[in-house]
Amino acid sequence: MSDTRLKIAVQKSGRLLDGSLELLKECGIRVNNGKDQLKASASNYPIDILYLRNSDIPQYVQDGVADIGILGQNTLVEKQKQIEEVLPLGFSKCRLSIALPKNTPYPGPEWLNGKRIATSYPNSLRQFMAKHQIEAEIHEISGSVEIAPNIGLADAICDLVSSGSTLFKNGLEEKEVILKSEACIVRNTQLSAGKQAILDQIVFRIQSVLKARNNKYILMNAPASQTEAIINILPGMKSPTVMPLAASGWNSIHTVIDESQFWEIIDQLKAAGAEGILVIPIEKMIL
Ligand SMILES: Nc1ncnc2c1ncn2[C@@H]1O[C@H](COP(=O)(O)OP(=O)(O)OP(=O)(O)O)[C@@H](O)[C@H]1O
Ligand SMILES: O=P(O)(O)OC[C@H]1O[C@H](OP(=O)(O)OP(=O)(O)O)[C@H](O)[C@@H]1O
Ligand SMILES: [Mg+2]
Repeated sequence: MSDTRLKIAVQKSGRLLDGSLELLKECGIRVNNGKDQLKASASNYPIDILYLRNSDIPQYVQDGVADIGILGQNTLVEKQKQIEEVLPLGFSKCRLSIALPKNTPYPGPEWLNGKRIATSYPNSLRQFMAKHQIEAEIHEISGSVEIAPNIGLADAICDLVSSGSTLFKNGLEEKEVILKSEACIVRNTQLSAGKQAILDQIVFRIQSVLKARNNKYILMNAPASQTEAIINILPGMKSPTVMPLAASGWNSIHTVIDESQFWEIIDQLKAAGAEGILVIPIEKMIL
């Protein structure tokens, strides 16, 4: 058996760590995680985990120190390294936006001409400015960007926004979304065939986990006379399963649907006579 191991870079601490470890766990990858250990090995899978600063991951993956990494798409855009996105992961969703002090009249991006903009994302901001032919002064700071306008350091900011509460607390309003981001897997562009094969297996597992997260197994009881009407309401994967109950004239109907669809059809199901509706999480989904 080959002794090839895939090195995966994960954020050491911060916004991406929990989601990254949770995903590996749900993929059945057991990590022996000594606290403060910067490298760990999976006990049941040929991968090693390197715990790094998020902002360093693109460089390490480009250089092959790590083979793949989990980082925000915003960091991928900002760092401009020769690495490839393999798969979006659906967590740590946020956007990179321009915000100004509340109630500032804002006709459009041209307002930014000649202004000072504070940001930790100078390259992404420069791309936006070039696209809109804006000349502005960029003040690069590494954190607490939202405070810059209040202390007279800048007229506007360009920073990550999720709930918007940091902007709100600092009296700022979002005006332009430069890019949308979520966590993703990136890879070195020259993986060996052995490492690529391990990555392909991981990607397959992750896709099964992500698909399962968005879907629910639902089951309900209904009078036999209503079964067809209920089947017509259900969007389901394929044809639902229908089983007779011990009580005559009743069926149990089972199917898998997208969670968001469930809320859209629940009233129709009840109106059509469905009772005892159960919604059950799915752990893995292989299609
Ligand atoms: N408020 C937020 N909501 C959702 N995702 C976010 C939020 N802030 C940041 N992120 C995402 O998480 C990533 C890591 O952010 P975090 O603040 O933990 O680390 P960092 O300060 O960028 O990096 P480092 O690990 O180098 O210190 C960001 O690049 C972004 O993709
Ligand atoms: O819209 P919100 O939900 O309020 O999130 C946005 C804030 O989250 C991030 O900072 P973080 O908390 O990661 O702090 P940091 O500056 O130390 O990275 C980002 O830089 C914003 O400040
Ligand atoms: Mg942050």
